[in-house]
Amino acid sequence: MRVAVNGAKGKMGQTVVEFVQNHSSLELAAAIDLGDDLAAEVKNNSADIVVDFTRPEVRMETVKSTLFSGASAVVGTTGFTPEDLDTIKGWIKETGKGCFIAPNFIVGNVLMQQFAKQAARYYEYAEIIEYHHQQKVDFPSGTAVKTAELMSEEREKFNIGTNDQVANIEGSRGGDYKGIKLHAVRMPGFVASQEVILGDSGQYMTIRHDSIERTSYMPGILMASEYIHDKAELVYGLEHIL
Ligand SMILES: NC(=O)C1=CN([C@@H]2O[C@H](COP(=O)(O)OP(=O)(O)OC[C@H]3O[C@@H](n4cnc5c(N)ncnc54)[C@H](O)[C@@H]3O)[C@@H](O)[C@H]2O)C=CC1
Ligand SMILES: O=C(O)C1=N[C@H](C(=O)O)C[C@H](O)C1
Repeated sequence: MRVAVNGAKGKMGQTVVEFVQNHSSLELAAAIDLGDDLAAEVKNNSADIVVDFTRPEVRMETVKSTLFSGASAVVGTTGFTPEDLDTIKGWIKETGKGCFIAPNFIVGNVLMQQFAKQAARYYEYAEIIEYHHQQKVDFPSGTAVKTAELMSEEREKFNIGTNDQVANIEGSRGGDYKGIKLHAVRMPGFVASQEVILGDSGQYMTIRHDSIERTSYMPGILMASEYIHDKAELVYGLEHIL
């Protein structure tokens, strides 16, 4: 499978390039970054797949350019909205090429998300704390948002009983998604970690996953690439192929 990497000079992109170069069933078709012509690189190098780890603000133009250039898209870049996904479904119908988007490509992290979803049925209180390196541009993480979305499928509203009345410092309770509080820690030393804390009368439970090297994402990226390369469909979340 011929793989073009978009965002190839980035933290994730460099890791993907090295992974592709060392994998027996993959060929590096192109290493693309800011200022390069994605469509031309895809066509001139006969890329089957574009693996994208760029920036949230260019996520849609990247997917469109990939699909209309004749390649399938495997996208790790965060920030996709439900409206984005509806638009992408239309592009897939037009091009016959597939798109696989995952807020997190680590199987262990996706299991954490699923565990939190299951637990959400039984706990009325929940907060998510995500921890990333200081260079991360977006907050909270796409993983935290996806986790909150999954948990909210099991319970309409969380933290109804909290008594937040006096804000000594505005914003101290973090972000809010249907009552779930979300907190983003940015600190050198972290790659990507997340805790989901669920509580109820007399107890709390913490579900945590830590990524300490970006190689942890590679098996999931390979799984997604092998799945989507010959399918004209949209997949949002690695859990759908586990
Ligand atoms: N889904 C997942 O499992 C993961 C997702 N991510 C997400 O991937 C994205 C990238 O993360 P990092 O690699 O840490 O960022 P980074 O900033 O290290 O790398 C981004 C790269 O994209 C390039 N770039 C920016 N605009 C571009 C454009 N228009 N065309 C081509 N290249 C462009 C930059 O020059 C840079 O080399 C972020 O949204 C992050 O949240 C990161 C890790 C895992
Ligand atoms: O920017 C990162 O590093 C990561 N971003 C993704 C996210 O926003 O969820 C995935 C992982 O947390 C690493």
